[in-house]
Amino acid sequence: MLNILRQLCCFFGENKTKVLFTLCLFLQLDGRVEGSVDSREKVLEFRFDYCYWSVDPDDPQHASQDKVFQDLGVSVLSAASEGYNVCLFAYGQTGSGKTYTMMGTPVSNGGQIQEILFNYLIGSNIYSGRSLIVLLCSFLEIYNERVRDLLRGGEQKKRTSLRVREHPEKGPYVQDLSQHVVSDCKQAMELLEQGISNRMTAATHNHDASSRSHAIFTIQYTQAILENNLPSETVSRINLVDLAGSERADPQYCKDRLTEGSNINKSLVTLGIVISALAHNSQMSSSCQSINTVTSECDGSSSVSGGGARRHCFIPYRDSVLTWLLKDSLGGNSKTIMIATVSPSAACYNETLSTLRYAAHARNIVNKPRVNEDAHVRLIRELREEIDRLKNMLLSFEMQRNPSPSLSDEKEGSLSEMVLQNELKVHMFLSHTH
Ligand SMILES: Nc1ncnc2c1ncn2[C@@H]1O[C@H](COP(=O)(O)OP(=O)(O)OP(=O)(O)O)[C@@H](O)[C@H]1O
Repeated sequence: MLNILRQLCCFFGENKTKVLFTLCLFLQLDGRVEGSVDSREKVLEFRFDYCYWSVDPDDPQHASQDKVFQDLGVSVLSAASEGYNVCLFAYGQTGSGKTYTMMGTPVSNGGQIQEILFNYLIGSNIYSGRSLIVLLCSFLEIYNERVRDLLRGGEQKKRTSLRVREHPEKGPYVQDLSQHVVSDCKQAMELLEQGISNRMTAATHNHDASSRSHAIFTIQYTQAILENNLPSETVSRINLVDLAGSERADPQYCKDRLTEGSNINKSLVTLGIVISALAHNSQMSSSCQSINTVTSECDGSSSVSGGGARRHCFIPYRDSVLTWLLKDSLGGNSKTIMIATVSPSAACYNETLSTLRYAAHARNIVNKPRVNEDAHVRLIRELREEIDRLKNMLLSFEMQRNPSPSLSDEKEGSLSEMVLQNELKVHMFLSHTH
């Protein structure tokens, strides 16, 4: 088992100016630790939003699960309760602490998934009693590029692989994935434990219970509020992802292990390509905006910068099931946080460097999150607001009657007509939606 050096985290939410705290990590190759490494000293600098040390629990700097939750989990909770989609995913070498961070262990405090669920369910101060909240949970794994439902009962059903499809507005989804209403902590724990026990794990050289699949725990968080008699309903999707660990192939592994390994590597390579392409496009867009003279040429498909023509990259989301399912989380309508886990061992130098480069690329991505409000409910609210506005106008007309009665009568008549029409529209929408 490898010890955990740090869990680094980077945000790629709405824009980079939201960075709260930036820390430089100086990664030094220490030639004394392991014989086979390069003894020349290299200093590499990376910037992240948070940096955690969790090797020694007695160290005053030790970052507990709760500390990580206070920094990251709480921002997931508040973004979802504002109506945004959120994604929190853990990436890193095998054995570096992804599952520990996301799922926790029976002896440690819960991981981020449990903390997030419990905080919704016990309704800390994240939301007030005015709203109705419904949590729908699903839990899937991607094993050998196939999607399996981790919360299905029965042996046969557990092994069935499910199809990924794409909705024109809602984006990619898994057909027939079971969804479970969760209303208390006991229920939430049972679901989580059931899913974890159904997940594929196997012994590898570095880790005797290595996750051989990518796991995605999704909470669909619906919040209905009635404020001043005006309704609003937001539906946000929270994707909590524990990726399978990357590991170099060993010819001594059995065939199944090698197939698993090559599928894991394939999807992680695709993830890397997607992240690089998104980061490139985000940088292109920002340089496009900053160069006013070429704004007209930057029509979303190409731009000119530094004298040579540079184009937006194609994003190969569909090259792996993982990137297809996380399409919105990675480069679209979502506030996304990546946790990169690394090991302190000098033997892991190459993997650590690769993880840090991955995360540094991801940090350049600028997503476009938006509040996911139900379109019908929004229309009803807007019409009601308009009715109130028109009614107030009518009232003020009546109160200060104009010396020219014919004009004021005419205005009053058309205002009353508008109020009536809007009330009719609200009525039609309400009878249509019920
Ligand atoms: N911060 C930590 N403190 C204490 N123990 C930890 C910590 N991080 C990980 N561990 C322990 O290290 C072992 C490996 O961690 P974990 O299973 O989370 O790795 P992983 O990155 O998910 O590996 P894989 O990709 O192979 O599934 C586990 O026994 C876990 O409990």
